[in-house]
Amino acid sequence: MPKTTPFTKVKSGYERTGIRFRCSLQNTILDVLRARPGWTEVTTEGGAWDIYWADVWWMREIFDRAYLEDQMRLNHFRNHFELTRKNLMVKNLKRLRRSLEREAGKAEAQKCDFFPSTYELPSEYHIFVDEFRRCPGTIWIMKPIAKSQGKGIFLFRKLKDITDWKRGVEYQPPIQSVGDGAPQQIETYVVQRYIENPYLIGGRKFDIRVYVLVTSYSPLKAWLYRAGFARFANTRYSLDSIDDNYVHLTNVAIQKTAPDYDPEKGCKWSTQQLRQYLTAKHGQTAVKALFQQMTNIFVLSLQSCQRVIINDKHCFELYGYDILIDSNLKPWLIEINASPSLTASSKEDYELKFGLLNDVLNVLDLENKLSGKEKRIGLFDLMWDNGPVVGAEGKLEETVVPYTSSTDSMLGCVNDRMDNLRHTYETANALKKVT
Ligand SMILES: Nc1ncnc2c1ncn2[C@@H]1O[C@H](COP(=O)(O)OP(=O)(O)OP(=O)(O)O)[C@@H](O)[C@H]1O
Repeated sequence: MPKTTPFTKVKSGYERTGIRFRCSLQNTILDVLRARPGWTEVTTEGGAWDIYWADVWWMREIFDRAYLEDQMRLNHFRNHFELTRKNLMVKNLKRLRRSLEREAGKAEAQKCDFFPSTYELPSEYHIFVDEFRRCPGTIWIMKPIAKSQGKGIFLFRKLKDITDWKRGVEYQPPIQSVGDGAPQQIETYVVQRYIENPYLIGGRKFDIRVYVLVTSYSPLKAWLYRAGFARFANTRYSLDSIDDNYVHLTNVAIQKTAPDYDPEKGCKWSTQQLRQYLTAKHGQTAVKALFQQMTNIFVLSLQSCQRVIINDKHCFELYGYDILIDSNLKPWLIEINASPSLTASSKEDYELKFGLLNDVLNVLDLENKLSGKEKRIGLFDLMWDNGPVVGAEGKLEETVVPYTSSTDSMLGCVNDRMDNLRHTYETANALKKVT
């Protein structure tokens, strides 16, 4: 019998019972942990636990001096920021692209061309200025590396538009930020080529949130969740108003402050609804290729930091990928979040996040119920298991996910605000043909 207790003998062997959990967050994850049959919450500081849904502060301050018993599981890797800090993600991706080019040639390296040209500021300011001058008329987007929810982001066309920022950096002494634990200076930004031709639905820009679970970096083992959602901007897209965040930034935190935002509708579609729409407009082959390219992004980005991340058998990570599709149906990686929002914005959102987190716990299998050979657990598909998993590619677009009520209500969300009625009518008709 395994050493750790308590275990209960069942037909198939031994199942662990009486799992003890701790949780730093007060949102859906706490509900999910509390709903697990037989699991008990540990609230006392220093109390023994089997799984801890910790915040990044705990990882930075406590992890290094914590003694972890074999069975204990934690929801972050120690240096998770290697993939989830905007500047470090790009650094790791650029390194992977260079090494692919060296070892396998240009064509192979081109597989990494899924992130827009990006430079870290102020350290790469001069390289950026060279690139800026090479591409006159291009729009760029400035993003502070340690902030989220669209805070501090702005678009610009002229170098003089960032002189205020530049002046601030020149006169500010380097300060070590607490942030998420990676060393940094407070004013570090990334400047990135703005994707000027996003795919529009109902004249609105959107991005897609996809969940990927990593249970090991060495060897790499990653699971792709079938359900996700698209987040729409509230205002019609135009390049005339590059200062308008409601047009250009699709973060819910920004959009929900729009004067005509409707919290009931929330302007989210499930990935499944998006797939139906795209299939109606472009056909199955094109949409399949799009979702396969997205799988490629997930795998290559994880591989880019595989050697850098401190692998630890106690740790797992649930990533929230933000993907933007352009008008040529090419997916772009915008960002990867280590702490994707688990706070629900509507009933459907709650159901999605509850199911997602419950499936994360099922994959982790603290109860010792699974054989370890499963390729599908709940809505998670094993995407990479020290190599590609046969049949895993493109799963994201294949499954019907019971997320929101109907295709009609999905169209309602965006169409309510559409001015172009002819386009709406054609879209609805096309959808009827495929549903
Ligand atoms: N290169 C880009 N081209 C076009 N749009 C972009 C680009 N980068 C960011 N955006 C838009 O800005 C939004 C915010 O960007 P990003 O996700 O990088 O910032 P954030 O503040 O860290 O957001 P989050 O709250 O998701 O962490 C994106 O959702 C997207 O709509």
